[in-house]
Amino acid sequence: MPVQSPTPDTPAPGNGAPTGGPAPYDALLLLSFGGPEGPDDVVPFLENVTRGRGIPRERLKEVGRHYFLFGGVSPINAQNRELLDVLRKDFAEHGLDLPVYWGNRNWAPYLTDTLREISDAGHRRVLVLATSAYASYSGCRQYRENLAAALAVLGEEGRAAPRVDKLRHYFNHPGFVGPMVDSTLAALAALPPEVRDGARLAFCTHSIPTAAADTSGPVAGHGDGGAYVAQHLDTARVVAEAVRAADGVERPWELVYQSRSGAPSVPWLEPDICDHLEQQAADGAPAVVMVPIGFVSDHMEVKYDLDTEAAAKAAELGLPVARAATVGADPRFAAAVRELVLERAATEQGRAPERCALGALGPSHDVCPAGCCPARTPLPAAAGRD
Ligand SMILES: CC1=C(CCC(=O)O)c2cc3nc(cc4[nH]c(cc5[nH]c(cc1n2)c(C)c5CCC(=O)O)c(CCC(=O)O)c4C)C(CCC(=O)O)=C3C
Ligand SMILES: [Fe+2]
Repeated sequence: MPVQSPTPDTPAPGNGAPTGGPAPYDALLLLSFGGPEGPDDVVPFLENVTRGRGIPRERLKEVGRHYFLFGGVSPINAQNRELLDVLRKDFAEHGLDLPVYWGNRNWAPYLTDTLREISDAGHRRVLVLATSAYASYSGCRQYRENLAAALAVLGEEGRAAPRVDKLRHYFNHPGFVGPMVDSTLAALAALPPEVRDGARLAFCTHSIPTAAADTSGPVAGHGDGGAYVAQHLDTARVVAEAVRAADGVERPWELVYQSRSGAPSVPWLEPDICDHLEQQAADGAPAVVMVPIGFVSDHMEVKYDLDTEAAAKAAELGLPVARAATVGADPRFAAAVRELVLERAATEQGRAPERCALGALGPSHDVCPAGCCPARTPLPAAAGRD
């Protein structure tokens, strides 16, 4: 059943959007994780990702195996190319004159190369869309650190380094939540009819060290798990309520984690999805729908950790499962990005645009405050107060 808007009193993307041009911005940069495009890329990619991060050798071998199972190709690059296409199409259809570039943190096209291109094209104010919707060191500050490092390289080369700003976190934007509601309903519809109403919802996201979660975002008022957990719980609640409103069935739901790495002695967010599935089977749950709200596209963490590993666990348990699609290149997400661009441009112009958000937390900050999502070892970061 299609859902136009997750809650009836909230305008769908497209209504009430700020109008006007994108000034002062002259380019949008899609900034993503990057992934290998063939078997020879896998090891150098993993070296890029894990440089200085203390990930055990065994874990790296294991993750390399995940990529090799898929021919050494991560799905993430094709998904970003699709997103670029829908963004450019949406902007063109709505008369938004803003070139869209793409750069990655860990694989080609590399962020530094893209920023060179942006600089050489004469662009001086760039807005950044990261393919990560929530606050955390890994999902926000690390992107900002990589931006600062790339801009520093441009400076050393004598190029003009553009000023970069980052779009606010969009985890609670209707254009992010709406597609997840529809995909959850589609996943429910894919379950055998006799277990559909009894199915439980497992909202999945990347586990991170509890110490990183506790200090994520502007910490004030969030308690254990910081902004990272609070934001995910907010999105999960909105999706669960919209699904109930759409099909009239109240289903138990929980926020669970996946893709843990790092040393076993370091506490990370739990429960893990596989342990959760075991628990659900033991509780007599008739079925589980996995809803990966933590991710923007069906990349490797979704294709391997959920569709391969967690699905195998469920099969072993005899527990029917289905997995909801991520937003990917949904046109509603592209429209949301356009709205966020115009909203931020309006703010920079000194106006006070409407700032669309669902849930209880309200729209996120535009500029990360000092100390937001601190690193273990402080490094320069762009697009924030520090
Ligand atoms: C919060 C978060 C997101 C979501 C936000 C966002 O999207 O940014 C995310 C996304 C992703 N993570 C990805 C891949 C990897 N992440 C790793 C390692 C780590 N991730 C972490 C966190 C996150 N990761 C953390 C705390 C580590 C430990 C090391 C460290 O402290 O830095 C490793 C090393 C091996 C391992 O340990 O698993 C790999 C290969 C890919 C690409 C998938 C593809 O190829 O399709 C994507 C989208
Ligand atoms: Fe990761």
